[in-house]
Amino acid sequence: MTLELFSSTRLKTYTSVRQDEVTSLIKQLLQDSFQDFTRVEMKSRIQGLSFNIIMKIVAGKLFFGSEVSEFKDVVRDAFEACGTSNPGDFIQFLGWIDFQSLKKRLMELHSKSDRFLQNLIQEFRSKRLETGKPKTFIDAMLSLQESEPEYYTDDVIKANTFALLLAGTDTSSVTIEWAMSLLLNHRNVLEKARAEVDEHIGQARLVQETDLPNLPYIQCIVNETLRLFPAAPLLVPHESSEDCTIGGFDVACGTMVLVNAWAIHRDPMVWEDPLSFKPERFMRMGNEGYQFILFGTGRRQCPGSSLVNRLVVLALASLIQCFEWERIGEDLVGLEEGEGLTMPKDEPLVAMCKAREIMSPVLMDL
Ligand code: HEM
Repeated sequence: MTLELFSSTRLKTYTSVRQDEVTSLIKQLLQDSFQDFTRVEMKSRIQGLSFNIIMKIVAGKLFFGSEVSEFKDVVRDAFEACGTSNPGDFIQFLGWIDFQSLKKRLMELHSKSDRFLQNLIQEFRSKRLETGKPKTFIDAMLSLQESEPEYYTDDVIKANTFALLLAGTDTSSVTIEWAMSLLLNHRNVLEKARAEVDEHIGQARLVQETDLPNLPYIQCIVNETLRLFPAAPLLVPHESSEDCTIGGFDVACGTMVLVNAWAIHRDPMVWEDPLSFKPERFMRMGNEGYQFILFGTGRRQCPGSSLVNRLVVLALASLIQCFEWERIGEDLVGLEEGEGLTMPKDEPLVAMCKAREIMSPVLMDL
C-alpha cells in the first residue's frame, strides 16, 4: 500500500495541490507587505500550509468551521497522548494503574477519531460511486478494498488515514519554521539560496516543483535543518521481535527500543562541528548510512520522505524568491526547543517580511 500511495507517479498527481497552497500562502503574505516591511506571525501560516496540503492529498478537501476544530482537537489530543510517558510501559507491575488517566483518554480519543474517520470514509464511498475516479489517498485505499476486502477493512483504512494525517501535518510545518528561523540567523546562507533561485528560475515566474532538481543548495538547507532539528527526534518506538544485541547491549525480545536521532545528528564523533548550521556539508555528502537517520530506516521507515522534500523545498524556495526577510529586532531568533513529539520551536516564529520589488510584475498578477 505504501508503494501505491507514495509512488512518484501518485505524488506527481498532487503537484498542483502543493503549488496552489504555496501560492495561496504567498498571496496572504503579500496583503500587507507589498509596500514595506511588515511583521508577520509565521507559525500559524506555515501550519495552515502543510495542514491544507496533507488534508487535500489524503482526503481531497479542506475542512471548514466545526469540522476543522473537531479534527484539530483530535490531532492535538493524539500528539499529547503519544508524548505522555506511561510508567506501566517501563515497569510491568505498574501497568494496572491508569496514571494520568492515559487509558481513559486514549479510549475517548479513539471513539472521537473513529467517528470522524468513519464519516469521512462514508462520504468518499458515496462520492466514488458518483464519479468512479480514484483521486485521493482515501480513494486509493477504497480501491484496494474492492480487490482485497478481507485485508483492507474499514478499520485498516481508518488507521492508515489517521496515521497519514497525524504523521504528515506537524512534521512538515515545524521543519519549514525551523528552516526560516535558521535562515534569519544566517544571512549569508539566505543570500546564497536567493542567488541560486535567481540564477535558475529568474524573476519572470514563480518557482515550480519541476525546478527543484536545480536547487541543490536549498535541498542542503532543508537537510541541515532536519539534522539539527529532526521532526521526529526519537523516531517512533520500536519493539525487538527477538533477543538481540545493539551497540554491545543485550536487548531482550519485547523490549521497547527508542532511537535518539537528535543525539546522533549532533554527535561530534560523527559530524564535524556538529552544532553549527552549515548546509554546505551536505553538498559533499553521499550515502551516509545511519548517521543521518531522520526518517528511520528499514521496512518501517517514513514513506512520506519524498513528499516532505518536495513540499518543504518548494515552500522555502518560494518564500525566498518572493520576499525580503528580516528579524524583528537586533537579537537572533531564539532556537530553543519546545515540548512536543515533533520538537516544535519554543517561541513561534515572528519575522519582518517585504515583497521583493524585482518580483513585482509576477506578484501583481497573483
Ligand atoms: C519532516 C517530516 C517527517 C519526518 C522527520 C518523518 C519521520 C518519520 C519517522 C522517523 C517515522 C518512523 C520510522 C521508524 O519506524 O523508524 C515515520 C513514519 C511514518 N511517516 Fe513520517 N516523517 C515526516 C513526514 C511525513 C509525511 C509528510 C507523511 C505523509 C503524509 C509521513 C507519513 C508517515 C507514515 C505513514 C509513517 C508510518 C510508517 C510505518 O509505520 O510503516 N511522514 N516518519
